[in-house]
Amino acid sequence: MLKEKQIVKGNIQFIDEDGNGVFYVGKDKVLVRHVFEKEQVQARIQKRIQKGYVAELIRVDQKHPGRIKPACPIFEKCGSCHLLHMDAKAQSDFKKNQLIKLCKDAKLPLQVKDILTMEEPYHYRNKMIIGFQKDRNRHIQAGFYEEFSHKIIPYKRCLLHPEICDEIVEEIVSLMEKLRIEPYEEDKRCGLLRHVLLRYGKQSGKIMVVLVINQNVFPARKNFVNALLHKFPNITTIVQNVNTRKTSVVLGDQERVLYGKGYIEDTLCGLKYRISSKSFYQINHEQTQVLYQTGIDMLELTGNEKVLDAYCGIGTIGMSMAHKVKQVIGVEINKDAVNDAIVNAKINDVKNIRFICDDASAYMKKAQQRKERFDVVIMDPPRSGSNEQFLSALVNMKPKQILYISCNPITQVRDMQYLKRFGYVGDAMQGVDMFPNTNHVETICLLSKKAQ
Ligand SMILES: C[S@@+](CC[C@H](N)C(=O)[O-])C[C@H]1O[C@@H](n2cnc3c(N)ncnc32)[C@H](O)[C@@H]1O
Repeated sequence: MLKEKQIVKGNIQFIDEDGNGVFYVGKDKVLVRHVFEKEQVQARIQKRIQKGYVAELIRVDQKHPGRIKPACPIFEKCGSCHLLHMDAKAQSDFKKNQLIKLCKDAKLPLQVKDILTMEEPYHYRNKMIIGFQKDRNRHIQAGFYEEFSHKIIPYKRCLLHPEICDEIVEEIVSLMEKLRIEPYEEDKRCGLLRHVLLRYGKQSGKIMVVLVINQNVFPARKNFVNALLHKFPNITTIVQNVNTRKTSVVLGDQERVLYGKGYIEDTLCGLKYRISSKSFYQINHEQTQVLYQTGIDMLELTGNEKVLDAYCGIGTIGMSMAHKVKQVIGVEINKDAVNDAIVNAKINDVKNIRFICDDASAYMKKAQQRKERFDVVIMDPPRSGSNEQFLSALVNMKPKQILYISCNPITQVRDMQYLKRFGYVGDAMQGVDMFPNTNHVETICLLSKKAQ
């Protein structure tokens, strides 16, 4: 058994699915961040979690050639970036190798292609969630949650955020001090401002600010909103969201628009989109265009296809390919996203697309019962992946092509193993780096039914 603060040494055996380097001290498993496979390291034990001992890296004795000095002062503490210690090549090799291992372990004979990377892999996030706390001197700080804890790590500028968004956060902190707006304290369940969510329209430059508060009434509302708008004319809407629950979920159900339309607009792949606070929108604008184009290029389309866009969000994938097919039906569980999608089709005058608000699995079951057929099914589920109800209806529907897009290759591979049992296989897996400097990667696979 290892003790807190004990210094341990080891050779990193592998990097796990959460980006932790793993080594063993006897039978004890030690997890350490910001390392490469095969590096010789020294680390200080911090705490025990279910998977093993979490340790802080204190020294690397044998460095990997791709190791660089992280360009962020809070990299060691903040949980957002995992790979700032790797140069660009090392990052893309790391992500590709993780995918190769995953496919091999799952016995999926897919050729893993080189990751499609970003030239300028910084300031790409278009959605940010910030928490607040008071420091020892009772000054308010904005920050991110530390990994494996509920502690906030203060920050000033983040390499992944658009600069203007961090300037807005800085101004929010100074307004909180000035107007005596207390940050929410999770353990005591008191204070007013829980989080601020910012959405940034990369192409439009428009910004949405969502103030998540812990009660129905926002006392200094008018002064707060006016001061923020005065300083940042790019803010086109401000929304008050009420979340009084004891939960780590950021947004509550109730919303009130304090300024503007309650949504922002942006342009993606040449089409205009309206995006509400609760709707999903891919966080990396530039790479989303790469992802969608890659998907469209993988499909063999004749113009006569009936396409299902399952887990469609605000309709962006289906809309991007609607002009190449006969008809698209989008299915999405979030009603705000579906409302956005319906408006988005109208704004862009896309007439051959329809959206249905339903659980994708329930929709598939009903579609199967009425013997509805689709030539192409695009599926882009959340990180948890799809489920057996969806997948079994899918194989019974016998689409010619399934385009599976995922932000979590682990669940994607699991689902593709299921589909393989029913003859649906692919040739290649394409990774698109939607999340540079983190250990996440988006993947895309085209599956079709093998003649049996
Ligand atoms: C990864 S996002 C993909 C959205 C969209 N395809 C895009 O590229 O922007 C997954 C979407 O699935 C939706 N979703 C989650 N669970 C669902 C379910 N059971 N049925 C239908 N949609 C679901 C989420 O609300 C979210 O919009």
